[in-house]
Amino acid sequence: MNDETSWWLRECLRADEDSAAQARARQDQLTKPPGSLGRLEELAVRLAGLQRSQRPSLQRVWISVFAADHGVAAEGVSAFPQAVTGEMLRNFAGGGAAIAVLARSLGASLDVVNLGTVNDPGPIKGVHRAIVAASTANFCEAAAMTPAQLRAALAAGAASVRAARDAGAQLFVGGEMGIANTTAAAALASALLDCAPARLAGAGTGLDAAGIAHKTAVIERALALHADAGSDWERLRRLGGFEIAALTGAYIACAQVGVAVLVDGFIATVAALAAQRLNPGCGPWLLYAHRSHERGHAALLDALDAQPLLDLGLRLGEASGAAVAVPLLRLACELHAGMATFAQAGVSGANGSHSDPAAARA
Ligand SMILES: O=C(O)c1ccc[n+]([C@@H]2O[C@H](COP(=O)([O-])O)[C@@H](O)[C@H]2O)c1
Ligand SMILES: Cc1cc2nc[nH]c2cc1C
Repeated sequence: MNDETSWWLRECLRADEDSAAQARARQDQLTKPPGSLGRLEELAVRLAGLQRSQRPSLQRVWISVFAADHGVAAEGVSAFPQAVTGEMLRNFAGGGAAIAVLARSLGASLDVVNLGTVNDPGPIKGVHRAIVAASTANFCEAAAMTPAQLRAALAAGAASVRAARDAGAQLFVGGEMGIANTTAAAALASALLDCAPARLAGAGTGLDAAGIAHKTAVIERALALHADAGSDWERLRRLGGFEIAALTGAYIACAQVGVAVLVDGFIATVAALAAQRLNPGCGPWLLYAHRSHERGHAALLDALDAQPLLDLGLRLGEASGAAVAVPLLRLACELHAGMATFAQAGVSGANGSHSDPAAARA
């Protein structure tokens, strides 16, 4: 691999410590007992550092949903047929999918990317085609992706981030759609964390206990086949999927160009883990939106030392959990920017000190 093809190894930007320190100081001057807005304060301070601004803002939110099919679907690991991945593309573009409703409500840009679906709907207005192949290979029999396919999928994620940045996005939200991708995500996370698949394999779209046991056995077979994978890049190539790799590439690219990220559910979090393994500098750019109902997500978040914002029992994917958390982040920014300081409002501080509002305005 030369420098051009391994762009994902390039250095990530760092949060701006001055902006974060100034935001912290401002929080402590706002008319509330210091710390009383809890994690909303921390979020505003963190976003200040990431946006290099004392007054972070989330008016311009960009959502990319990456869709792709998985060869391992042939093992009967999902409650739904593979055709749904392609069918949902039309629903994303047509405005009827959950993420389409949420994006409209948030006033967010929605970028839908078809990376390869067996039931390919062809060109659809509002769906960007970045076809890698109709599907990954069944990783119980072979590597899911060729090296060129993995590079193409990573690059597709980075291309969405370039479009987001060019549109002035202040937050990147990544989502995925792919029947059987909880099997790929659980297999990849098991390999990356050296963790038993039984801890990470869950119901996905709705398997029963017998279905989950079968899915676990399928992952165990795949892990045995790919036990000789010698690097995390190789684990991603052999066990991942096009949409998982696109999210991985997108998260790294966000950290390289300086756009904060809100990570969605189980599959997106596995992509975030892969991104940090490929380029550890991207970690500080990733905020975690919610704890999915999918078994294994809690363990994964613990392994990443991530504290998600919400726990609503969601397990849809599509970036829906992250979209639901955006208003919370917006409120954190609005409180930070809009509240009066003790001096401005003439309210006494903690030690009884009283400020003159006229002097504060001067
Ligand atoms: O985001 C999550 O936590 C999540 C948990 C369970 C299922 N999903 C979605 O369901 C699909 C994968 O489920 P499955 O059962 O086909 O592996 C895929 O399109 C995901 O977006 C998503
Ligand atoms: C209908 C449907 C919608 C989805 N959105 C994300 N994953 C999904 C899986 C199914 C089955």
